[in-house]
Amino acid sequence: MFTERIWQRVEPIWSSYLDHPFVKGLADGTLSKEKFQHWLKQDYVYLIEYAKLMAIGSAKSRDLSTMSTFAHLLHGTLFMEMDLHRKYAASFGISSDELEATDSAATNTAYTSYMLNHAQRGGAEHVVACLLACAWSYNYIGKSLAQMPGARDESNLYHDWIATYSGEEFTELTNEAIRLMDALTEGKPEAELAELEEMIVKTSYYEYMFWDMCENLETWPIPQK
Ligand SMILES: Cc1ncc(CN)c(N)n1
Repeated sequence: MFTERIWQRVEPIWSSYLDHPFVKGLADGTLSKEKFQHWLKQDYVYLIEYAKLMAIGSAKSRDLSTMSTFAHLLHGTLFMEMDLHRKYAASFGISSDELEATDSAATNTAYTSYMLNHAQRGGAEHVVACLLACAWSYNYIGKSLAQMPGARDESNLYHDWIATYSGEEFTELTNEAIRLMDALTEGKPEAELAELEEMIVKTSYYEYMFWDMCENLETWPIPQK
């Protein structure tokens, strides 16, 4: 299975996320609200671009079952995952209009542009390769954090974040993406598999950069007046 090979390749990268100060701060609840709000706003506009991948995937699908999987993933992003963001934002007094109006930071823009570019260059398997690290690595982080003492504690402000990304609904969406990746790569020649693997590795590096961007409150290098 292609995703078994991918797991061997990305696990060392994804396990480094667990040592990242931002992720550690989510786990024990010590992450500052300012940093979390930066993630919340940047991630909201990230997810709007990410959701477009699934619309592209639907259009590139060769059968109704594949099309339906992309549509289900799209629905899950817009109405389940982004609801988490809207709820946290409301608790901080931030409206969904304000979230949507966020100016995408440099790393965020580079990451979503990379995904949208590569997704449009190939077939539906390119689209899944671009979105796989996003879904799967968050599920991996959520499940890893959920096992840590204090992470599931109601007093941890980030309890709902951990519960969402480790939860059944998000796990099922992730598994759908994994199954789709395996189905679409069955029988593909090595050269094509290597190209897809490269996209999954690059998006995994972008994931690390996204955590860094939030930890360092980065936007663009020249401060705006
Ligand atoms: C940057 C990023 N990567 C992944 C996910 C999980 N869909 C997310 N919300 N944001």
